[in-house]
Amino acid sequence: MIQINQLSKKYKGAEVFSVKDLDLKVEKGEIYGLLGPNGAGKTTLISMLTSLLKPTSGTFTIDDLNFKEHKNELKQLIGIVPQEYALYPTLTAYENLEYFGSMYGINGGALKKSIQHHLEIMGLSKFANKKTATFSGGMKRRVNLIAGILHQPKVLFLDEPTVGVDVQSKNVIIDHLKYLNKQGTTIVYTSHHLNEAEIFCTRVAIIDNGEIIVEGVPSELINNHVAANNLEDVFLARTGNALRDYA
Ligand SMILES: Nc1ncnc2c1ncn2[C@@H]1O[C@H](COP(=O)(O)OP(=O)(O)OP(=O)(O)O)[C@@H](O)[C@H]1O
Repeated sequence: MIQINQLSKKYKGAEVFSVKDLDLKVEKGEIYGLLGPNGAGKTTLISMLTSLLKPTSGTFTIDDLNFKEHKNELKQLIGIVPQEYALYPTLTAYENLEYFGSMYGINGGALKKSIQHHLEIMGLSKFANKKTATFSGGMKRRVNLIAGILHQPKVLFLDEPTVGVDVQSKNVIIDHLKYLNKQGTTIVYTSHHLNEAEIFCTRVAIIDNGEIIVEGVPSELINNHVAANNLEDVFLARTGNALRDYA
């Protein structure tokens, strides 16, 4: 479904590559986790795959469509759930979703139905007509997610969709992603929640300094690593204990 070849990104003025010669293949129907310490390059990678950022070099295809030649088709094919809230605080949840739906080309009855369906599943129906400025972090994350899936994308990219939310919201979000995956959506997501990724993902890549350092099925990575009881043990063994502060 996704084929990445030698993808690199060096930001203007930067001395090092944020993503370096990265090769990766994600199969149709997978839930693929991009894991790594702060500054590893996860957001940079997702931003390139969603055409928000231009690669310095390398190529990728999604559903056999090349990112350069089929930019517009790709926009329809994918859904994006960014790390920062994309919502307009002075608009209601419903108005926000109407706006995002129309950007993806859905309108009228189909849009209304899709918005109501997702608000219901995400437990937000009764807040549909409230301004999102008044929402809790967990509620904003849920609306943010709906904004990226109204058009039923074949591939969904999410950048830390469960960051800063309570356990209840996290469970609703993860359950909904599992449901979408069962309906046929391939999912690529970044997370710092290794316990979550261990259970949720079909495969994960641990990225550090812009490169994949280990990749595979979570249970196999754990079994293959001496003294690792869980994915966090594998993660720390491969990325070390040093802090990754940057500014
Ligand atoms: N717009 C930018 N200009 C210059 N450098 C940037 C820019 N955005 C990110 N970087 C650098 O690229 C590297 C990778 O950053 P990126 O945000 O992709 O990492 P990340 O894995 O998503 O981190 P986090 O877990 O903190 O979100 C970092 O060194 C960061 O400082």
